Amino acid sequence: MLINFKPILIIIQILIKFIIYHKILMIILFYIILGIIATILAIGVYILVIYPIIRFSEMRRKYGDKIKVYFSIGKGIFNFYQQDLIKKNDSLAFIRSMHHENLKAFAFNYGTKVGLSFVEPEHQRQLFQNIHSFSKADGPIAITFLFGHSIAFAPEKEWRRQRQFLSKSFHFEEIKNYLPLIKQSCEKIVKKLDTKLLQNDQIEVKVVGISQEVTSEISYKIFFGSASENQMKITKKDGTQIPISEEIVQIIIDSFTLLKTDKLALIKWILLKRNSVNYFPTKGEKEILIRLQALKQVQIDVVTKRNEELIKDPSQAKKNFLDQYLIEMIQDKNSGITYDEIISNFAAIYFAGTDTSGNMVGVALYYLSRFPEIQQQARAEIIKVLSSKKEIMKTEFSQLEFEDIQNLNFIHCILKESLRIMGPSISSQIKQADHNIKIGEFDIKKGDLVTAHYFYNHTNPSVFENPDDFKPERWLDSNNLKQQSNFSPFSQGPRSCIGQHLAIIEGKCLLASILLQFEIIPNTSQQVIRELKSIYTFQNDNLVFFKKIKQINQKTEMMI
Ligand code: HEM
Repeated sequence: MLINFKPILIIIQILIKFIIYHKILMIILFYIILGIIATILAIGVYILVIYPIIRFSEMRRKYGDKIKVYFSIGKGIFNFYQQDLIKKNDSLAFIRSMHHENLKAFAFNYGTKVGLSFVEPEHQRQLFQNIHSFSKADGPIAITFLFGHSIAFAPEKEWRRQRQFLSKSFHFEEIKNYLPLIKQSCEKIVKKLDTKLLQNDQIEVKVVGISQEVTSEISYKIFFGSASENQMKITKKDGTQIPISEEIVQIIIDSFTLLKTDKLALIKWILLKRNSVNYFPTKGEKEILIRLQALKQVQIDVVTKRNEELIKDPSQAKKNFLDQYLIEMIQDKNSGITYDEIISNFAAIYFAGTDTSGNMVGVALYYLSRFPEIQQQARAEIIKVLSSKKEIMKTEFSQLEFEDIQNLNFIHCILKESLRIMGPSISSQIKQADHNIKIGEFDIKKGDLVTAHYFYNHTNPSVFENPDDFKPERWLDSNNLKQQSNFSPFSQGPRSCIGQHLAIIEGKCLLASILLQFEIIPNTSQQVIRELKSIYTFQNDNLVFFKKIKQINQKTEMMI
């Protein structure tokens, strides 16, 4: 039998050609992929390493010892903060010990950008005066969603209108109207602590925790007032309910965590920033979006209901931010105010005002426990202010009036010293230059980052003698201009903190209410760790004990 091998040979030939051809294709494909990876790596190395190094060596040549460079791939100066936290229990230890006369700015990198953090007050002033040449960098989704329409993120024209409107409510004289609710919140926490002290001689207290409990309630109430007597609640997946303020904080934390754990979300965010969730949203992004929508809906319902009530009877309007917004909307159809703006400003004011003010009081409580003589002097001041009243119950906190608060001068010095030694905001928010600009002798290129470093100045020994010592009395001399010009815990210029008077009044009231009732004793068993998180604060804040002061009159005699 004759077998025809030809077709078989042809098939084998075709197969071999196919394999060879595809192998070549595979090889070509392999080199293309390799090329792409190498290009991406090269671009990555260039923008993350070579570009910052070139820019820093240029800066060194130009500015010499006027700058100090903090370079670390990706996270820049933030890596230095992290290292000092681990090594020295204080994220800012290296800043405390690096002052020198000529230094004008830190040069730092962050991601693919380089930037300057100014320390010289004159440069900081120029920066704040030109603040609208710089725009705020995008944060994770929750930041844009929650604060996007607020005063904190609005573009210049929009910001001007919002700032003008909100300034009325934050005016010193206007804050008078909020005093009853500020006092109410202070009395509530004192009562809570008092109850705990019925069973114990002394109790361990979280200095920042209890202060933030009070400032959180105040921020909520000044905004929503009686529109929602009890805090609005969000129902979680497991059926439990939490206040909206807690959910705001939690979503922000979760959306930062998402960028660390979800690589696709991170890459999309780097490339597309605020638009990243609009393309191929990941499971994590979808979950956060659903929570953000739910949070918004709860607030929209309350705002809509209140708006309907006020349309029917505007005379019902109370002194709170929500009613002020709605009345303006009702009376001026061209006001430009929207529900989105109202809700966004609640989130911004809540977020900007709660942790910061609570931390200021927490730091004060910690230092008052360490320095009993300062504590006594502060207590004596309150008792003296209250004693000038005619009422029989003269040393009751409830007697404190707005005018008395202005007379609590030493307590004001304590708060200023707390903001100096460990203020919650160590620098202004990092911003990006919209065009080339000069700040003093420094050339800023379009796209560069800028910030003002307050903490460097607050701990500068040539301005504040023995800067690591807690000395409220340094603030008694209001003519010390060098101190004043180097002190900016609330920032400066047109975009400085709108809530600064409110923060000081909250702080004075809370300290007064606590000092009248409790002796503050240090908890020496707890290690003090100062960490830079979203604010500069204590890592573990159970740093004091409270002990009830038994006899107020006895105390008066003892103190004055
Ligand atoms: C001790 C307490 C506080 C500190 C240290 C503090 C600090 C600051 C700083 C440094 C800025 C400027 C941020 C930037 O660089 O852009 C700022 C802005 C702001 N703060 Fe405060 N703050 C405090 C309390 C408050 C309170 C109680 C509120 C409101 C209830 C508030 C609301 C705001 C708002 C809305 C802005 C943005 C202003 C604008 O962009 O025009 N802050 N704060």
